[in-house]
Amino acid sequence: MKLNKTNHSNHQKYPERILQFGEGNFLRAFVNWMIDKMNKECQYNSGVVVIQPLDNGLVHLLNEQDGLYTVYLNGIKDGDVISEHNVVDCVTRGINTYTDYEQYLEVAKNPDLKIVLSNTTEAGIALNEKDCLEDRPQSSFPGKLTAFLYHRYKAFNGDKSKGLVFIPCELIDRNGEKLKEIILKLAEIWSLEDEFKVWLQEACTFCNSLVDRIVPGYPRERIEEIRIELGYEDSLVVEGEPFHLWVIEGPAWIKEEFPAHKAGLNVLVVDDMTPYRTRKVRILNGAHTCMVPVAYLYGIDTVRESVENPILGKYIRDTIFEEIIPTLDLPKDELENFSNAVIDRFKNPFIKHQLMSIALNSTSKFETRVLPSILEYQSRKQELPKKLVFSLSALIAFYKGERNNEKIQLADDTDILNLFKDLWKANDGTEDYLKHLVTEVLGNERIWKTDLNQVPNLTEAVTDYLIKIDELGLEKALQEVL
Ligand SMILES: NC(=O)c1ccc[n+]([C@@H]2O[C@H](COP(=O)([O-])OP(=O)(O)OC[C@H]3O[C@@H](n4cnc5c(N)ncnc54)[C@H](O)[C@@H]3O)[C@@H](O)[C@H]2O)c1
Ligand SMILES: O=P(O)(O)OC[C@@H](O)[C@@H](O)[C@H](O)[C@H](O)CO
Repeated sequence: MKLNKTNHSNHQKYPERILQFGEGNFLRAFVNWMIDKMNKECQYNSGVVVIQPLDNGLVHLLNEQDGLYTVYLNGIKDGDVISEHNVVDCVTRGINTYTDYEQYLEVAKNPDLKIVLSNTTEAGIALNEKDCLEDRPQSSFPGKLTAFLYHRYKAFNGDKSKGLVFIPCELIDRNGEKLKEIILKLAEIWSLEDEFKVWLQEACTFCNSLVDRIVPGYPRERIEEIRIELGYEDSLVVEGEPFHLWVIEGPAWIKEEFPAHKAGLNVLVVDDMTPYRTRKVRILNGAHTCMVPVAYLYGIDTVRESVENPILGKYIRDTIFEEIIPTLDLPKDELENFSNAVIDRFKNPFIKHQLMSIALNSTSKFETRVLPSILEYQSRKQELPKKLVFSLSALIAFYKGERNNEKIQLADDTDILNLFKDLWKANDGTEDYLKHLVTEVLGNERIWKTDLNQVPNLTEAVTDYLIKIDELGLEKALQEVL
């Protein structure tokens, strides 16, 4: 039996008040899970129209299931083991703009619409100057959204009460401001009237936001067991941890528009989200990103096995406590509490978080999530943080693309993959060559936005560790750092 509204008895129909770009695992297990809870526990009474931002996607599966799907939350909460699941029913329908563009524009005329959510990965909030108003659809997410907003503006003759609130979830800094900037830029490129720009500025509210929940996604390995437990088939089951935090930087009235606190959700509306973002990106995402090459080359595949391994666990813990925390400005006990909680979350016995899924685009993640800690540590202490530097050497070794004579499925920008491929291909096994390789990588300003060879002693330190990793293997090389 397939999950759909015919066989799901409690299915509700909510008015469409929310437009959502993205149908991915994260949004389904985080924001849609929250809206579902708000509908059921505090009469939020809001449905979500999901827009598929890319040509390929999952909205056909969402529609086949009448927008229904199951969220599993597995982990430890306040010391107790929890494993709960529920059917989320806030999604009213999914629209593929590549096949149903007119239907998409029709949504713009809905007077009830109030909030726009998105998660289109770090790649999604980007300007594509080739997008045009007449395209069906525009290729970029901001392009599609600008066309939508212009139709709304026109449909309501510039009525300011029909403005929208934007809360993007993409993990880029100041996501709402970036989105607004691109929309305004497109309005200019498309020569749209000044009154529309005024409407965007005055009737619409763009919030920045920071999301936090580990969502490994579809539980491929357990799906048969889950199907039997549920008694129905669901192609969109999504698994996440119980922990959730959403920090929204915006005016206090957002709490009335999106009253998540009434459902007991951990959603904070704040004036400045910077400290939360820095803490999360540097500690949680930073630890993920720097553990990937080290633990994977060590021979381990998942986050939990990495933190529970005595050597790697110590490496990860020491990296966070000795090298990341000292670069942050929040009170030490707050940072330590957060870090301990993160380590517990990494140990979640129910979640198999593959290192290789985190490894996607590791170079750009290293630049945004780990490099700032290295540079800040160097600037504060006039010495290099050894374990973070070791991770950089391991990253370079990881991009050789081999583990125990097996190919690593690297996933990154093609230019970056080619850079490493060419550099490793020319390796003649000498220490001089490895120094040259490191110098080339650290000097690549496309990756690092700066020449890292200028950081005192960094080239030498990265080379020394890389030579050790190359000669002794990662396991032995790591023991030397510890
Ligand atoms: N999975 C997690 O634990 C987690 C936690 C917090 C934040 N995130 C963030 O969420 C993002 C998505 O994660 P997910 O697990 O939902 O992935 P997913 O692959 O399930 O979904 C990705 C979504 O992004 C869209 N997308 C991808 N590239 C795009 C582009 N260039 N333009 C427009 N849309 C694009 C896809 O259409 C899809 O809707 C990640 O990049 C990450 O930054 C993930
Ligand atoms: O989702 P990514 O690929 O940008 O990063 C991988 C993980 O670090 C990330 O998904 C975390 O699990 C998440 O940010 C926790 O909130």
